[in-house]
Amino acid sequence: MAESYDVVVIGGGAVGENAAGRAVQNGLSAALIERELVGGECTYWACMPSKALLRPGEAVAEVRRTPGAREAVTGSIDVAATLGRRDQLASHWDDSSQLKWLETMDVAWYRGHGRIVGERRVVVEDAEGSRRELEANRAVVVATGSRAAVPPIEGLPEAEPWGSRKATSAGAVPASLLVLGGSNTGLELAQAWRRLGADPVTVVDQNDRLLPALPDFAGELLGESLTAEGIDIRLGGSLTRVARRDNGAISAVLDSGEELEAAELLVATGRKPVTDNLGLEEAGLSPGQYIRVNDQMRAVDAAGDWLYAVGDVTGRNLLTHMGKYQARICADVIGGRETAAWSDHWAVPGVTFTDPQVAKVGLTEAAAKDHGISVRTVEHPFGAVAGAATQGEGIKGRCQLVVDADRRVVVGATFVGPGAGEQLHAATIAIAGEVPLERLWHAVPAFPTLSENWLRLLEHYGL
Ligand SMILES: Cc1cc2nc3c(=O)[nH]c(=O)nc-3n(C[C@H](O)[C@H](O)[C@H](O)COP(=O)(O)OP(=O)(O)OC[C@H]3O[C@@H](n4cnc5c(N)ncnc54)[C@H](O)[C@@H]3O)c2cc1C
Ligand SMILES: NC(=O)c1ccc[n+]([C@@H]2O[C@H](COP(=O)([O-])OP(=O)(O)OC[C@H]3O[C@@H](n4cnc5c(N)ncnc54)[C@H](O)[C@@H]3O)[C@@H](O)[C@H]2O)c1
Repeated sequence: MAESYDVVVIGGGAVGENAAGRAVQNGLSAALIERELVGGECTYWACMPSKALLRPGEAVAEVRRTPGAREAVTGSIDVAATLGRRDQLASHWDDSSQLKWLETMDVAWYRGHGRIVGERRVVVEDAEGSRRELEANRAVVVATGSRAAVPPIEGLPEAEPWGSRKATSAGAVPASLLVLGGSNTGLELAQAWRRLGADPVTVVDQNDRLLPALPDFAGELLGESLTAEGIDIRLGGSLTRVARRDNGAISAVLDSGEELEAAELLVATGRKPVTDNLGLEEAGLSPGQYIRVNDQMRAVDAAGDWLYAVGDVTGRNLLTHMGKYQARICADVIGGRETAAWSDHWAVPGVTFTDPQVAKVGLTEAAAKDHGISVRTVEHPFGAVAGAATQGEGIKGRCQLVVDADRRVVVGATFVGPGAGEQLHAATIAIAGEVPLERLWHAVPAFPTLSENWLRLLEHYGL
C-alpha cells in the first residue's frame, strides 16, 4: 500500500529541503527522500566548508591592511583551529539538526534511494534493501543535484585525485597542490589551501582568461592578487597525462609537454547532473542529462504535468541561493499560485569568495547587448572612497554598473574588492526592482562606507 503525500521530493540537498518546506507552508503535505545526508553538497562538501577554509586567511589579510592592527598579527594561521571550525560549519557531517528542522516543518523524510516507478509514484529503497512506495497526489519534484565531472585525461582516475568533496573535507594541508579548473571551485580552494600553507599551488585552466563570463577586469584583478600571493596560474591549456608516483606525489604533464609535480591534484572542471538510476524514463526523459524546466520549474520534456525539477539538476544557475529560489517558486506553483522564476534570467547574484571577492549580478555588458538592450556602462575604482580608506591601506578593485540607457535602470553590476559580496544585494534590489536611476540617486549611502561607490557610479553616469 503506497503512502500518499501531495508532493514527493527526491533529493534532500538545500534545494530539496526548501521545496518540501515551502510546500508544507503552502498547506500541502510533503515527503523528502535523501540517500546520503539531508543538507546535500552545499552543507557538507561545498559552500559551507569552503567558506570556512577561506575565512581565516581573509580575516588576517583584512587586519594586515590596517596599520595598528597589522602589528598584532605575529603568528601564522592556526591550521588545526581552522579545520576544527570547518568541521563545525560542515555540521561534523551529521544531519540530525536538518532532520529536526524537517520534523518541525512537518515534512516526512525517508532515508534511501528514490526512484520514479510510474506516474506520480516513487519507490524509496534503503541501505538494507527494503522498499516503500510513495504516491504523489500532485507532483514529484526532482532535486538530486550534481556531481563533479572528471575530464578524460590519461591516468586521471587511477591517480585518485581530489574532487571538491575531498578538497573541502581534507584533514591536513597538502604540501603542494595542483588545481585543474580555474573557476569558482578551483580558485576558492586554491587560495584557501595556499593560505593554509600549501606551497606551491598551481592552477591550470583551458580558458585564456579567468572568469570569462564576467567583465575582463574581474579575472584580471583576481589573477593579479592570486599571483601576488604565490599561486601560479597557467591559462590556455590542460593536462594530457597524470600519474601518482610510488612516493605518493602526483606527476602531471601539461599539453606544452612540461611536467608538474604536486602532493595532490584537485580536479575542479565542472559538474554533471545526478539523473542516473532515477526512473526518469517513466516520464519520457533520458537519464544522464540536465532536466530542462520552464519558469514554473515543470520538466518541459516530460509526459504529463506532474514532474518538476529544481536546483543543480536543472543546469540553470548552479548556485544554492538560485536553487532555493527555484524551490520556492516550484512549491508555490504546485500550491496553485501563478508565479515564475524570472530572476533566473535577469538578476542572478553570485560571489566568488576569494580575496578579493568577485561579486556579480544581472547581465554583463556583452549579454545585455545580445538581448538588444541599448547599454551604457560606468566604472569606478573600488577603493577610491573614504569607506575604503577607513578599512585599511591599499584596497584595490573595481565596480561597474551596466545600465539600460533607454529605460534608465541598472541591468547588471560587478564589484571586485575585499568584501565585495556584501555590496551586491543593493544591486540585486536595484535590478529586480527596476529602480529608475533618478530614484536610485535618492538612495543615499552612509558616510564613510564602501557603498559610496554607488554614488560615484551614478555621478559618472551623469546624475
Ligand atoms: C566547492 C563548491 C563550493 C560551492 N560554493 C557555493 C557557494 O558559496 N554559494 C553557492 O550559492 N553555491 C556554491 N556551490 C554550488 C552549490 O553547492 C550547489 O549549487 C548546491 O549544492 C545545489 O543544491 P542541490 O540541492 O540542487 O543539490 P545537492 O546539494 O547536490 O543535493 C542533492 C541531494 O540529492 C541526493 N540524491 C541524489 N540522487 C538521489 C536519489 N536518487 N535518491 C535520494 N537522494 C538522492 C544527494 O545525496 C544530495 O544530498 C559550491 C559548489 C562547490 C562544488
Ligand atoms: N562561490 C560560489 O558561489 C561557488 C563556488 C564554487 C562553485 N560554485 C558553483 O558550482 C558550479 C561548479 O563550479 P566549478 O568551478 O566546479 O565548475 P565550472 O564549470 O564553473 O568551471 C570549470 C572550469 O574548469 C575548466 N576546465 C574544464 N575542463 C578542463 C580541462 N580538461 N582542462 C582544463 N580546464 C578545464 C573550465 O574552463 C572552467 O574554468 C558552478 O556553477 C559554480 O558557480 C559556486
